[in-house]
Amino acid sequence: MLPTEEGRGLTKRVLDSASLEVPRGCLHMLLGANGCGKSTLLRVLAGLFRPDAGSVHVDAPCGFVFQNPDHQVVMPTVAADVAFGLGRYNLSATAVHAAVQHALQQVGLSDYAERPTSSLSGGQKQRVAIAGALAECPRVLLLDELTTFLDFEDQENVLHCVRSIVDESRQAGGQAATGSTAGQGHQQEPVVDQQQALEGQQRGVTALWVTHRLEELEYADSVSYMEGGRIAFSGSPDEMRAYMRRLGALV
Ligand SMILES: Nc1ncnc2c1ncn2[C@@H]1O[C@H](COP(=O)(O)OP(=O)(O)OP(=O)(O)O)[C@@H](O)[C@H]1O
Repeated sequence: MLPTEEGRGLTKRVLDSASLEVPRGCLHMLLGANGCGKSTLLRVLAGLFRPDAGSVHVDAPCGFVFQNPDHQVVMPTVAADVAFGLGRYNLSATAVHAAVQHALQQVGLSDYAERPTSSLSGGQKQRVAIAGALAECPRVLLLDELTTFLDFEDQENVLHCVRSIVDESRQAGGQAATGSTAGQGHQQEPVVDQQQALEGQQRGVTALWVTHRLEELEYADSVSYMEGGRIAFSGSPDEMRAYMRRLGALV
């Protein structure tokens, strides 16, 4: 992939032959130093940036959660915020309510539906943002440094929450779903339907978690290391720790 970004008349190559394959139904972490292109790669996968060469195959729909929850959680109450993205589908109020409740249950915030979003901690807001993505029954969650602004307890809660989402969707039949054909390009067909929302079904979810914190690896199934716009290494968490030690990191 060779996406470029334009600003003030300049064109810059951010990704260079970045090749990443993520197994369906797993929590894959993407590590790398500041500025190596992690967020840009996520945006390419989400269809927010178009690469000028290469191809992208992502199961649809995919949900994106940003680093700063204050940029994503904007509605006055938790339930209204989680329901926000569902406004583009033709769902009954009953179906929206069921989808919101199910998403809140997945992130451990079932009792928070009527809470003002302004009263939440950073980690709770981040989980509301994840619930908003989950309400649309994504196949892929693209998660961009969600723990950056959180204290240690909230970091653990958010990591645990994402780990549980992947595990539970796998147990709920996600393995079978992962065998289906990958979506081509960025076709984001609206797949939320009333029946699915009412039944609270969640198909297999693949999570791609961007971080630069090595300690978060313990939550990962697999991991890649990015350097200078390309994927330099992919493997298991243990293989990644060994790779990082060879690079001189204290892990
Ligand atoms: N909108 C933009 N316009 C111009 N350059 C950009 C833009 N967004 C990112 N860049 C540049 O692209 C490069 C990669 O940025 P990116 O945010 O993808 O890196 P990153 O690995 O996610 O870094 P970090 O860990 O600091 O978030 C950086 O040099 C950055 O300055």
